[in-house]
This record gives sequence, structure tokens and C-alpha cells, in this order.
Amino acid sequence: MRARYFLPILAFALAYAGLSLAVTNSYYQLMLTLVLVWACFGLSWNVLSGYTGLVSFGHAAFFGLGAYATALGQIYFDFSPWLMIPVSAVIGGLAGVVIGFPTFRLRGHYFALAMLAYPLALLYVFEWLGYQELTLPIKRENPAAYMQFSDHRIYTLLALALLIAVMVLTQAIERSRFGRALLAIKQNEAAAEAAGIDTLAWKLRSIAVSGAIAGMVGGFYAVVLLVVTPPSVFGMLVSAQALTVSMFGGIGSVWGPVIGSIILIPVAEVLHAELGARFPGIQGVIFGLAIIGVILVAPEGVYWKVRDRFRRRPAAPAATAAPAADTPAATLPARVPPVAGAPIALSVRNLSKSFGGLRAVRDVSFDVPQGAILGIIGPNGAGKTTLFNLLNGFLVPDQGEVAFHGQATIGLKPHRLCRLGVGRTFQVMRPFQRMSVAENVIVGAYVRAATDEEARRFAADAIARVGLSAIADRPASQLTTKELRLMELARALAGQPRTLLLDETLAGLGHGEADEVVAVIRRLAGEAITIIIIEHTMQAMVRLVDHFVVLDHGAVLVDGPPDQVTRDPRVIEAYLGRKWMANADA
Ligand SMILES: Nc1ncnc2c1ncn2[C@@H]1O[C@H](COP(=O)(O)OP(=O)(O)OP(=O)(O)O)[C@@H](O)[C@H]1O
Repeated sequence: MRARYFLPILAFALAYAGLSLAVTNSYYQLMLTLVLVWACFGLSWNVLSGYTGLVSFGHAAFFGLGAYATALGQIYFDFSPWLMIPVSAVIGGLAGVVIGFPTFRLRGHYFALAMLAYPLALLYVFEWLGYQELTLPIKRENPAAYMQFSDHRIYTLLALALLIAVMVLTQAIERSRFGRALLAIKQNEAAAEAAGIDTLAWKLRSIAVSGAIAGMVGGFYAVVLLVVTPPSVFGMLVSAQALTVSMFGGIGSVWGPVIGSIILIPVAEVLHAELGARFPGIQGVIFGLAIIGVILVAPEGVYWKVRDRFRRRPAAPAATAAPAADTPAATLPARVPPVAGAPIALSVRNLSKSFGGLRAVRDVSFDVPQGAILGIIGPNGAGKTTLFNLLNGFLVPDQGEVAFHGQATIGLKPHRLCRLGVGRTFQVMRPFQRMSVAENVIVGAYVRAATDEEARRFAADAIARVGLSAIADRPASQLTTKELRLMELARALAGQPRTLLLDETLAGLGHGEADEVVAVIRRLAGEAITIIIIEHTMQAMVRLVDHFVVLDHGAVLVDGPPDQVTRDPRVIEAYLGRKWMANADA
């Protein structure tokens, strides 16, 4: 790991250890320990929710299981916490997989609400089992073997060691293929699948790591407080604590939960100690106020706000963006369309899909030779996007066959299709705004790359092929629409596809800009990549494609070369309108 990531963590650890050694009051020492415990727990939440965007209201489930496992292990089997805390981590990780597997079927708010149910259910189970209050036995004969220290500074130092380990782990995850897969899921899960990422597998890994950290912290918490009750480890406030310190400090960053914990936990603890008797639940009020405050002042959290303030403001994007490759807009690269008898890249036979009574795609058949550019056009609602979703595995057809280079693909998930060489871009772009072009593109490279190094090489090559090398380090937030479209194209290219499905890649582009993107696409087809493109911008399409498939009400209306299709009275009637004919004749 590079020093610039590791040194701040080391400096923080030394400063915190120094502070802890200087504090003699045991109450303040406990607070120093608890700040680290909740920071660790916040980081556990962050590994799942901060990076994947799947908000968990139920992290207390893992925390509580860890706390009870450690307490019960010592009470019933005389197992030391030195053993039980790692065991609690394993239990937390397994619980993550068991909970994640069914719950990941849900999305957005439904996922968050389902997660809420688990700690509440466990709370009642442990009450029902009669574990209303467990007290860890005091071991006077050999306290250190049971993690019982009269000097409370040792707990703080142990908690610090746990936190540093979790911070380093989080940092490593963030900068690896793992972290990039999670961020891709957060950005757009469908696009991540289409980029070859097995989203369920990565989400399960993430919840397993997150659950393991939470279980470990829960076990440690039981040892520090020596008493475990269902509300204190499975209660709403526990889950809320993880969420609040992360949201306040900064979601999706290693430092966010640490900063949130350092600021909020002492305030909540002091107010609880001073006013808790008169205002029970004062911590909940503090956390509520903290969330309202942060939403108003720094919606992404303190860390990101401060970082943006102190970072040098980036220079405004250059008025003229880097030209798309070396080709001037006006001269489109010459290419020879595939001749008759060329190998077939995509074969579609009798494909149909209905949504209830609506037949969105009806009995569609066509072939695309390798290296050809096929345009799919048709009025709104004609079934173009549904056809794409059938081709790349988002939807399973009611009937019909799809084969890429002779291999039948119906039933394969999008990430499997991506591995077979089918890339896709999306109509709606959702780049990682804070990340550079290169970092955005590398996400698409992992489907083929065995190592980070190889992924970087594939990404750099794809960026060069779309002509964005000059701005590879520019954050996506500063890109123009054309550059964003080219970046999306580069991300699909980084997976080394043989076939590219492009969904409205020219949408929102001006005339000259569209021509630049058209030039890039033509060049890719010249490299024997087969291109299938949905587009509304007819002028650009006529100059781009070799062949059109015109859809209307889900069925193929006409299928032929541009000059034939654009003059077909049925196409003019259903899609182009009479004005097109008048312009074409003029
Ligand atoms: N998941 C779905 N459930 C129900 N109906 C759907 C679903 N997806 C699409 N449809 C319907 O299927 C029809 C075809 O939609 P589709 O998005 O494929 O059309 P399109 O040609 O891509 O349109 P546009 O040009 O507006 O993007 C529309 O009537 C749409 O409302």
C-alpha cells in the first residue's frame, strides 16, 4: 500500500495512543475506547452500505451476534475472548451471507427495511431464550487471559489496534478490484452486471466482510462493558449508531466513520451521562439532530466537505475537448462493410417477449455479420430497449433463440455474456463523478484482466481508442456529454468485447460532436467489432450503419440497407414522417 494512504493512519494511531496514555480518568478512558468501537462499527457498515449504496438499517444483527457469542462462550464454556472475538468475526461473516443471500433480491428502500427486521427478530429470540442480561464472569486468577485489565488504557490500545486493522483492510478493499466492483454496483447495478461484474457474488463478499467486522467489534464491546442485554446490542440505536457516524463523517471513505465517531460519540455520551436520567434516549435525539445538520450543511458528510474545501479547485474544463482520436469530424474513417458470406456474429431467431398483455417484442429475427454496424430504429415504445435487454441477458424471452458467434446465450446472466464478449452501454450515464476517466474505465476491464496491472493496461488502451487519453486523469464531473459518452464506450471496450450493444450513444450530442463519436464507432467496426446501435438521431445513423432493423409495435417492420429503409413508405409513415421525405428529396 502506498505511503500516502498508510501514513495518515499511522499518524492518527500514534496521536490517539498518546492521548489515551495521558488520560488517567477511567470514565474518559472508556469514552476513548467507545469512540474507536463505534468507528470500527461504522467502518463495517461502510464496507457494505458506503460502497454498494445498499443501505442497511440492521447492522446490529451482526454486532449483537458477536457480543452474545463472546459472552456465551465465556459463560458456558470458559472460552477466552481472545478466542471468542475471532470466532465472533466468523459468526458475523456467516450471518452476513445467510442474511444477504435472500435479502439482496430486494433493492433500494425494500432492502433497507428488510435489514431492519433482522436485529429486531434476534432481539426477541435472545429475550425468549432467557438471555435478558448476561454478565461476563470476573476472572481474578488470570485476568489477562480473559482480556480483563484493571488498566483501562489497554482496552483503548486494543480497540485502536482493531480500528487500524479495519482501516487498512477498508483502504485495501477500496483500491482493489473488490472496491471497484462495489462502486460499480452503487453507481448502476445493471450496468455493472453488463460490464461483467457478478454483482450477487461481490455483494455477498461485501456483507460477509462487513458482518465479520461487526461481529468482531460486538465481541470486543461485550468484553469492555462486561454486560450484554438484547437492547444494548440488537437495539435500533445500535444500528442507527453505525449509520449516523458514517453519514455524519462521510459515506464511502475510510476516514468518514472515524471522524463521525470522534465528533458524535463523546457528545452523545456526555449528554447521556448528564441528562440521561431526565431525558432517557437523549443519544437518539443527538444522532437525529446530527443527521439533519449534516443533510443541510454537508450532504455527503464532513470528510468530503472538508476535502473539497481544501483541495485545489480543479481547472475549468478546456473549451475544446480532446479530439476523438485523430480523425477530424468531417472525414469519417473509410471502412469496408462485411461482404456476403462473412461469419455471423449475432443471430436472432423468433424472439418474443410480453409484459402482461403487452407484446413488447414480437417474433423478431435477424442476423448480423462480424464487423457490421446494425442500427435499430423505431418510434418510442417500439421495443428497442427490450430487444437489447433480451440480447444481453437482462430479460429472458418467452420464446426464441439468440446466438453470439454460434453460441446460444438465452438464460445466461449479463456478466456471463460480458465474459463471452458482449459489451453494452446505457442510455442513462451514471459515472463516478469524483473518479477520473481512467478509474471509471478500469471497472470494465476486470472481466478480462487477471491482475490490476493488466486491467490498467486494458483501460488505457480503451481510452486511447476512443481518443480520451489527453484527459484520462480528469474527474468525470468535469466532462462534457460527448466525453462522457466516449468514456462509457471506453468502459465497454475495456472488457475486450467482440460485439457492442450501444443504447442511444449519440443522444444529447450536437451535430459535430455526434460525427466525432460516429467516427470512433466506425473505427471500432473496422477492428472487426460488431456494433448494434439503438439511435433516434437519424441523420447520423444513415452515415453510420450498414443495415437497419426498423421495429414497430415490437415487430420488424423493415430490414435493409439505409438507402432502402429511409425511402420505404412504411418506415416514413410509422417513424420518419413525411417531413423526412421532403428533406431527403430536397
Ligand atoms: N419491464 C416492463 N414492464 C412492463 N412493460 C414494459 C417493461 N419494459 C418495457 N415495457 C413496455 O414495452 C414497450 C416497449 O418498450 P421499450 O422500452 O423496449 O421501447 P423503446 O423502443 O426502447 O422505446 P424508447 O425509444 O422510448 O426508449 C413499451 O410499451 C414499454 O412501456
